[in-house]
Amino acid sequence: MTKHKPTDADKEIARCLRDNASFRVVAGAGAGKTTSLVRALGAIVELHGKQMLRDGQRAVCITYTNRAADVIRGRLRNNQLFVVSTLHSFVWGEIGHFTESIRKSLRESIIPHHIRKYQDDDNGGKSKKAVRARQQIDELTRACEGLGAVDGFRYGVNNTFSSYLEGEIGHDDLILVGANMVERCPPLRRILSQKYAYFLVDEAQDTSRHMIQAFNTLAADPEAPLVGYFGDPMQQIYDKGNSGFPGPEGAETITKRENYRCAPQVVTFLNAFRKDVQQRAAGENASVDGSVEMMLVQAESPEGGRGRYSDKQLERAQRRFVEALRVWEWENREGVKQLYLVRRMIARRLGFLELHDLFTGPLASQRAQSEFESGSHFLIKQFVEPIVPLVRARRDGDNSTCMRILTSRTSAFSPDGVHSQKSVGEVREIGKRVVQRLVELFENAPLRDVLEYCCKEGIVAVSEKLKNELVRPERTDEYDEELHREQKSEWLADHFFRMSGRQVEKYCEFLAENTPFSTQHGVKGEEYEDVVVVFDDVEAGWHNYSFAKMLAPQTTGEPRDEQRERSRKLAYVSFSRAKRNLRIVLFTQEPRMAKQEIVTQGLLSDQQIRILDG
Ligand SMILES: Nc1ncnc2c1ncn2[C@@H]1O[C@H](COP(=O)(O)OP(=O)(O)OP(=O)(O)O)[C@@H](O)[C@H]1O
Repeated sequence: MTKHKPTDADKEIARCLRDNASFRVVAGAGAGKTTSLVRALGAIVELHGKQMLRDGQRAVCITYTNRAADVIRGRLRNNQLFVVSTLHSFVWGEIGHFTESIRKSLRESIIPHHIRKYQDDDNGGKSKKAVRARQQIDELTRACEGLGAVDGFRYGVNNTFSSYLEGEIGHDDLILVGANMVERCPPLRRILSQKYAYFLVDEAQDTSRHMIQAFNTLAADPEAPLVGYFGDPMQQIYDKGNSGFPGPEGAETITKRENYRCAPQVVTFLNAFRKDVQQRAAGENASVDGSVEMMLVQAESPEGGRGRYSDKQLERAQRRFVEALRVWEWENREGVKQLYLVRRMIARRLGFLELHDLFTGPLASQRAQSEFESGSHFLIKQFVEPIVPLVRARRDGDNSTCMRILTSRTSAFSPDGVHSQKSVGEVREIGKRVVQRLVELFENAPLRDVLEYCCKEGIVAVSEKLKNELVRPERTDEYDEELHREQKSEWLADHFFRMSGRQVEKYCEFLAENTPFSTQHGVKGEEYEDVVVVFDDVEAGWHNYSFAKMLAPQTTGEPRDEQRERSRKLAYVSFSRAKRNLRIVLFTQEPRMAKQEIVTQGLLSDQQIRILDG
């Protein structure tokens, strides 16, 4: 199940499992928490597997992402004793069919809770915030009153926000409803306790505090399941988490001091950055020769208004970054992962800034933005699959992949599609011709023409929504927030239809993780040989964070407390992804003073820091 020898922590976990005691494993980055979790699941089978089979019980393993769930399922060889799932899928699987309880929870707890929050924002005045709060309160009150007419509820997998009257529950509400039902419904707790003997939760520091509380309530009942949390308070990078993740009463805390991921040079830096946990390089990584270096780049004073860089300055900052890579001789190095705070920085570098700005700007609702981020927006999803993969396969001259995509992902070429009565040779010829024309349009025509062609040839399944946008007359009047708020999606669609394929192609590459770029939040739980972490507070423009202030407060100014905490945690997560070599690029207005301050703090030595002057 895992190839590694059990550590002291693994033995303590096995003891807890034998003694039926809940526990929390707390350890720094690369300590092998996920590995210990997989080993704990193995110990559960060994110790209690037979009894669980007899009692029809299973063990639940909650992961933070679908990808992590896949990795763990693979390592467990899909053993049926385990349910490995993200929190959202698990919760929906358990509560989704209790329509009346969901309705009650929404009506009595969740929606009133949201209303109270907006009431705090409403000071009765005319500020944007107060006006918006009142609109939201009205909307939520209407939703609460109309809930009785909703037939059933579904989970909007790709939506952060709920549409109550359409029966759709978004991500955030799903967890609130689930936790609320566990807390308030003893019968649900009894059902869960009968079905599941163990709940192991990975990345517990970023698991909703409401859900951790609910698991603890569950574990306090008689005949309760055992809970085990695995996490690191310093790696809590989402505000909804619970950095301390307290266990149920009497839970044991198990700590790990090893770091099995990073080269000793990286571990030394992590220990200097974070004093509460002192790790040692403990596995094969202990003999790896790695390095940590920082480049302090002279930043320009922003000239773009509202504290932002102008376009010219952005170009220059990008060139400076490339110079920094050149100094390290990393310019053409393969496989380096570059980590940025915000997607916009990546969109600019990859070439889909216009698309990014459209879907995060005034024409996009919050829902449109979150669907854009997941690739599920109705305007974009057909590009993610199948259009861009088809275009790329054709360009690579890979006809068999083209045919595979056509036959498996499009209606026209499916076994019961319009070409089903034709011979294999004929279908292949049609496929070739259609994809060739698609590539020509994709490269030269606006996206509207590409979509219309794909609809005509049956390459994409046309939703009513998409059809409506394509057939209505184009909006020619200028968008006015006051007049057109309700129809703003039409301006969004028209702008999108005028764009070029290149924007969408780059976006799809990023979504498919086929680029060296990632957001710093996006690399949680991952590891890479060589990592460059890029900090430019001005370009990022996200005031929740200030890395220059966090790293050199005397030079740059003291950050606000939450700014310091958020920046520290995200920086720690980013730094600790590097297995061998870590490079940090920090844009600062005072590189010399910052260097002095960083060296004085003992974070890095004089030799590890270079300055790139303007
Ligand atoms: N006991 C061990 N011996 C050797 N290597 C190990 C051991 N445990 C884990 N590893 C390796 O160390 C690396 C980090 O492990 P893992 O991802 O489980 O750590 P983690 O604590 O979950 O990290 P993080 O919190 O930083 O995401 C992986 O490459 C894993 O294969």
